[in-house]
Amino acid sequence: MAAITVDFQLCFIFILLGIFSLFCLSAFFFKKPKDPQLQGCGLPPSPPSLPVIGHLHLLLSVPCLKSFQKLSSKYGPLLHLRAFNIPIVIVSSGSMANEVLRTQDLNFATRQREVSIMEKSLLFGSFGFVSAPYGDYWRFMKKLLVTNLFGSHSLEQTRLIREKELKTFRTMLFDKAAKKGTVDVGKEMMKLTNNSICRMIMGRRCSEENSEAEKVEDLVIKSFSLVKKVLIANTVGRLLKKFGISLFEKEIMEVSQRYDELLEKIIKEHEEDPNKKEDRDMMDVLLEVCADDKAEVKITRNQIKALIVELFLGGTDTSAQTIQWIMAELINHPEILKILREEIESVVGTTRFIQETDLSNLPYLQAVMKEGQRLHPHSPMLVRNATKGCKIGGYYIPQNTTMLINTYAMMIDPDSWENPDKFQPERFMVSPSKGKDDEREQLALNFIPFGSGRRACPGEKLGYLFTGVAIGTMVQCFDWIIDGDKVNVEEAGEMTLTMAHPLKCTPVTRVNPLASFESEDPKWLMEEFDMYC
Ligand code: HEM
Repeated sequence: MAAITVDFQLCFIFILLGIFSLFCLSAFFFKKPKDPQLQGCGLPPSPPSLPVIGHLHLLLSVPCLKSFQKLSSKYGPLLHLRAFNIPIVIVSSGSMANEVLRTQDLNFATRQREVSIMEKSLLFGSFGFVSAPYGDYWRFMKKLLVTNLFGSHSLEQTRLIREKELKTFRTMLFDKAAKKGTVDVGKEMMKLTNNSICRMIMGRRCSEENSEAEKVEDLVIKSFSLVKKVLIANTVGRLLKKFGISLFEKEIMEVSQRYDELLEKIIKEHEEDPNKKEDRDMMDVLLEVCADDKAEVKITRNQIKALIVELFLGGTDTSAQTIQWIMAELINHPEILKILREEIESVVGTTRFIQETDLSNLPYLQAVMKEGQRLHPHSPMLVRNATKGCKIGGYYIPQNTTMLINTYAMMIDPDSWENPDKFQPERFMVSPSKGKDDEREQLALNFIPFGSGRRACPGEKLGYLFTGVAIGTMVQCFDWIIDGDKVNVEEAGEMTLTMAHPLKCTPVTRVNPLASFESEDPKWLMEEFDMYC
């Protein structure tokens, strides 16, 4: 009986392979470009492929970043792969990425080749802003986001929210230090960024009683673990669906459902008790547009929910992981930690805590943040789609090619960076006005941890604020003790780069600007200070 089952399975697989072969035959003869300027250009170099599946095995390989980097060093900065009959190009040099993201930005301003396969999902589905094609909806939402959340004016208006959350974080660290407790840096950073973003966009913290913070954190982590699966599902899923195979749909819809329940509750609370005009938050603005029949672009409740999910994803794990990597490097490089601490002490002193407004006066801290992101970019692979067939680096890129821009490879490319594997913040101490032209150009070309072009990260400034004050606080106020001599900086993850061994360390208080006031303990002074901190 068992043997018969196996035979049926084999038959089924052979039939499937046969049908796929037909697709692949057509793939062999890619449609020739009609544009005379593109005729005569060949496709970028390609490694040997397997029958039927093409290079799918390479795309599924773990860790794919390293294997792409190896292939690119052999075949060049543009690498042509195919998954069944779907063309994919891996870009791994600054100059090629510049052509895609800047020179031909408009042609590559959409991420997905077609509407997401998980149409109804709030996560990576068709309601999203991140997955939206470049067009009226995306432009309208981007304007809304810049005006109400990411612009300098909005960031100034929400500064107190972030300062309060930073204070909670600092208090937790002093408390841990007093009790000689260990801090799970990534986890605490998720709490800090999560609560700050929740309050910035919805005017509320994630409540601790209902363990909402944990729910959101858990969802964010689960969502990032699905990124590669979604990319594969969106690239080849439609083809497989024709044969009744749905890739990862159940997993993704389950997470979407959990987000939906959480957000529906929050939206209802906003609808029942909207904020006054002067206290409006991002959620109030979105609900107002949703209810406005005359709005320039009509947005739906699901689009609001999907955007909030994307802001949780875009803003929490990105900053939390970045901070964790930078702290790990600083602990492993005490000489750099010392220089940074001296800079903070000379600018901020020891009688007050570092705050956001100090960051522009701390060039070495900025260089440390950049160097951390160069070595450990949170999103090492940017995704774009060729809306039209075009020419890049002298090669033909067919319409609807999925472009994967390997920023990880670019930012450790030995042709562009001296000692690329070393943590050396000094390389970023080139003043934009004084540095040599070619040095500045090289940095701009090869350093893109926030992406580039129209679809670059709109939260870059906010990300720098989160990262800067968190690192600044940990360096200004504490020494850090780890188990062993060095932090293990082994990498894990693929579409997002995480620490294989999350950073756990024990703070030892070295400076507490509040301590001198606390010893005098005049109540009025403490209240004053509390307001200020
Ligand atoms: C250190 C922190 C951060 C890093 C490293 C980071 C990185 C990135 C990267 C690499 C992209 C893709 C860009 C591209 O395709 O060219 C991106 C897009 C995006 N990020 Fe960030 N980000 C950070 C912080 C934030 C924050 C704080 C938010 C919001 C709360 C945010 C929201 C977004 C959104 C909405 C997009 C999609 C933009 C679009 O499709 O037009 N990010 N981010």
